[in-house]
Amino acid sequence: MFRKNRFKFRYQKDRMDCGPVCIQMISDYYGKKYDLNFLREICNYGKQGVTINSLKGAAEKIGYDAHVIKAGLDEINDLDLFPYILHWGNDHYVILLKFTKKSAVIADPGYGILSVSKEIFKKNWYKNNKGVAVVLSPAELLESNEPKRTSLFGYTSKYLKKHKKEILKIAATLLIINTLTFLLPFITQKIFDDGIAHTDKKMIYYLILSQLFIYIGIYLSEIYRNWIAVKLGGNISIEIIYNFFKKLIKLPIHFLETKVVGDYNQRIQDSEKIEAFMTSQSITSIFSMLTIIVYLIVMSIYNFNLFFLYISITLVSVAVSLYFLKKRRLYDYLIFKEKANIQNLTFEILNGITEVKLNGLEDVKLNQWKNYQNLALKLNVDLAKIGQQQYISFSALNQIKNLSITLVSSILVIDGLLSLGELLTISFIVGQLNSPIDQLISFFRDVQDSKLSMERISEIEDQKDEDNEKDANLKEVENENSIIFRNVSFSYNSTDRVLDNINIEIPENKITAIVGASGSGKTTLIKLILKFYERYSGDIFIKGVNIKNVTSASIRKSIGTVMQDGYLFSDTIEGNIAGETIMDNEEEYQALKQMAYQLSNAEEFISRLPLRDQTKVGSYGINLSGGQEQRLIIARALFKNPDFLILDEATSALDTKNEKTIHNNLKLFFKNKTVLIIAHRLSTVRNADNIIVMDHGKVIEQGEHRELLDKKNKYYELVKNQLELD
Ligand SMILES: Nc1ncnc2c1ncn2[C@@H]1O[C@H](COP(=O)(O)OP(=O)(O)OP(=O)(O)O)[C@@H](O)[C@H]1O
Repeated sequence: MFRKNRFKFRYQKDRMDCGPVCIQMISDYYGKKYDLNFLREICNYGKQGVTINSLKGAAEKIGYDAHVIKAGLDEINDLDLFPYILHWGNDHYVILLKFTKKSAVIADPGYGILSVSKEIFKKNWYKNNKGVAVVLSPAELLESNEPKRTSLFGYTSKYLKKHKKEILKIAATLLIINTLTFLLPFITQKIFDDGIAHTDKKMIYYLILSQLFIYIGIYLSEIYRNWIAVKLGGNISIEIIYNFFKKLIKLPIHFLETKVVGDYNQRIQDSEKIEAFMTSQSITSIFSMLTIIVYLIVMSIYNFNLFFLYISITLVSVAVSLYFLKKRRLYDYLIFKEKANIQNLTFEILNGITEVKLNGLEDVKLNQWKNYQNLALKLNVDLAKIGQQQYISFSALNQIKNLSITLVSSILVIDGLLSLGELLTISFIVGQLNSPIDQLISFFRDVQDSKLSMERISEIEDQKDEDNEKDANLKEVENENSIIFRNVSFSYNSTDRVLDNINIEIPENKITAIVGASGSGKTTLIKLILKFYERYSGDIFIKGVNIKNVTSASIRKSIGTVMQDGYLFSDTIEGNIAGETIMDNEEEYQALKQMAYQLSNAEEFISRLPLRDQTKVGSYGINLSGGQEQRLIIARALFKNPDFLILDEATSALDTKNEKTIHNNLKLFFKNKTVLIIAHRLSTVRNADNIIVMDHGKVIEQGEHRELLDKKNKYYELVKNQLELD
């Protein structure tokens, strides 16, 4: 039997992590700790997240008996198989922990543990009066495999260590500031008890003067500390973002494909949070804690009863704050969800504005948007009400604290148990304690936030690079120019085979065309050659070398590739084609560039631009037509003058005339190159030396155009239906 642990909450790290994180939390509960990346992988995690069946399948792979049930609220309560994973809203998973009389307690990986009313629960869970839940019961669970991650402290010290000098300077100034501040109340006490009481004006002058110097000292130290902190923060921030980006850019494509832009933006914000935590919050909080301790000791020495009174009321106000914090959580949660809806809709409307206008959907979309805004407004008003209650109770308690301390200390003065100076010192201390206490409360909240940010960033930092140091470079083992597939099978999601036992040779210095229906696996085949994915069975050889043993960088260097979704950067045409290529011989560079422009038939439109190839293109440049963009992307591949050329629908946006010219041009270029073309147009395919026909991930025919037509098989069918048969 599996021992049930106390339920431990975990936050999701990325937008689509909710499914794997739910399994992770439930596994924690049964005493097994699984690595999130491992869970993502077995859940067939992609940009779209995880389907309910993938979630069930993943749980079964770990060793759960998993069942998907469709039930109502009372039914699952009666079944009593808590915790359940629930399909929540349209695209989210949460864990249902229990029902209380009026509410349901859920763990939402995007938010935290919260208690929601049964009405809200139904609204989010039900679709047609029932909801979908996954029940997991442990049968024979795999061993834990979660690697030990760096702690927030370890991570912080890794960066801070490099800046010991600055940290010491900040700590020293804080120590000076604290000591000086600490002296102030004693001087005040002296002014009253010694100066005024003994009518010693000289003493008062000295004491006031020393107070003035202390204030000057405090301000100067603060200016110095801020200056160092800003510099240190800037440096650390750059280091974190640079390390993150350097790592990110070297990660395998299959890892990057599982994330969306938002996930990366989130991590850039994370680095700012960590930087703030390292450079200001953590150090200041240590000193806040010191200040609180020292002042409390002083207060207890002056008068223990006053100290006790202060501590008691402070504890009550902290408890009140926590109560309101809990009350606000639910509203924060609902507003957070509503805001996400508004953001998504706004983005969708702006992105699809042309479609909205073309289909007359302006009012529909506007109303949808207004409804979301109204819902958010209503929730915000409720939240503001709670905020007001919180503010009133907190201020009231604060006043009660001040008044009671003043009352008790005045009585103590009257009774002769406290001097007037001591009374003033205590009032000063009470005033001084407010901000360190606030700081400490927010520090504990920030630790939680920074921990999550740190985990998200170190998740990327802990990934393995795409290329291994032991991998060789392709050039070093060059001997021939063919590409061979031997028994290659591949699947994106470990269930459906996208490539099924492929055995082909793409002969050297010839043109090979791949044809097949949409989705038959043509692009995937190319992606395997380019080392996008490594989890395939079988072997692929380029230049006689198994690509598993060579770096992906060297493979991509010897292959000029034009993919379906080629991209132009915001740069000049030349910058897009040649990048920062450095060549010893300027003439050779110019010749290569001209060759690329001419063969791709881009010369024709570049020469008409006033700035020629210095014209800026891309999202911030001039608008190019789809065909012009495609020609530049082809030019970029040709500029590399590679041994291999791979063109995936590279001329699909071109008119037939342009396509024909490019093909004629390329024939020259193709002579000593191994070329692989994916195309739908017969005009592109028919002249190939070798045609490979794919269907549902299999190679079903191979040969020359005439030969395959005579066979009257799949190629013939394709030609008849898709390519224009002439
Ligand atoms: N990144 C991915 N993750 C999961 N599945 C994918 C991914 N890319 C492609 N697929 C799936 O793999 C199958 C083959 O896709 P592929 O792009 O290789 O086909 P194709 O023959 O090139 O199609 P087309 O002619 O339409 O470009 C399709 O069913 C597709 O849905």
